[in-house]
Amino acid sequence: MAIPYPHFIAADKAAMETGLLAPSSSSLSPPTVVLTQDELKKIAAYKAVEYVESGMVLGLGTGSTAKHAVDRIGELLRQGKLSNIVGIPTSKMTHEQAVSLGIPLSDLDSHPVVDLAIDGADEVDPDLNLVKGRGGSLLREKMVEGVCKKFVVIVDESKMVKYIGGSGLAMPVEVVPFCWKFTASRLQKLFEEAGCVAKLRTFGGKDEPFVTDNGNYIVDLYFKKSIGDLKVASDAILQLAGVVEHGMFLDMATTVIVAGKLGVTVKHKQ
Ligand SMILES: O=C(CO)[C@H](O)[C@H](O)COP(=O)(O)O
Repeated sequence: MAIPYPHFIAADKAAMETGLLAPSSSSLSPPTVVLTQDELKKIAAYKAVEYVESGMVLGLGTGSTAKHAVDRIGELLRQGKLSNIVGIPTSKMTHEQAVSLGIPLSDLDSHPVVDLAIDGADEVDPDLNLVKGRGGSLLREKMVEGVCKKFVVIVDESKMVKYIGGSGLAMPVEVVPFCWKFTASRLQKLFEEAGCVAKLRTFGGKDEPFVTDNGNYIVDLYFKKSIGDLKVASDAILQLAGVVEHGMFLDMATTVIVAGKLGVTVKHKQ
């Protein structure tokens, strides 16, 4: 869906570097442009890559927004503007993308200290808590992004919510396949008061379960109301045997870059 972007100032460096806007000769006549959601994602991603320095160990996120950041890192490496980067991909898909771009890769076993991770999110609340994992990579993302020194989240403004679960869309939970229906019903029961509905994620609209890179299933939780204290909710989910990890990323983001109608906003964790 195209998003009107009439007030964008052409001098914005990030927008120009993405190639989406040309520099304007006059600040009195900013261009009237319509940027798609994907173009907004690209602007946020390019802005985030400005935090990358040569020699860093980088967590490489997963999804359509993170893909732009990985592309950009590959481009800067190719141009010799970055060097000695080591990437730790958060999914098989990102691994393949990074290999195709010639980004040197490693893992947490060899590089347990991660300088910076850049990734998208499905929801961002006013305290910069996140929902992640609608792309199915939440476990590896949480492992990598949970140990990085700086975690930069990149989103278009549609991802901003008043409270976690507030989009009415899925809050993913990775579960082991063994007796997943039992685990799903326990998850649903846990959030009965919030009107929770738990659904197994299927693959390509068929009845086949979606299988994560770790061989697990995803149960998506849909809420009608706020689930209350997020830390309490997180602990309760993780206490259920059969649950591997959930998609709430609490107190992890250090910076969130939001590309929206009025330009790019950079929010830092207080
Ligand atoms: O958490 C994720 C994958 O597990 C993604 O970062 C999240 O789903 C956002 O995806 P996109 O950038 O495609 O909107």
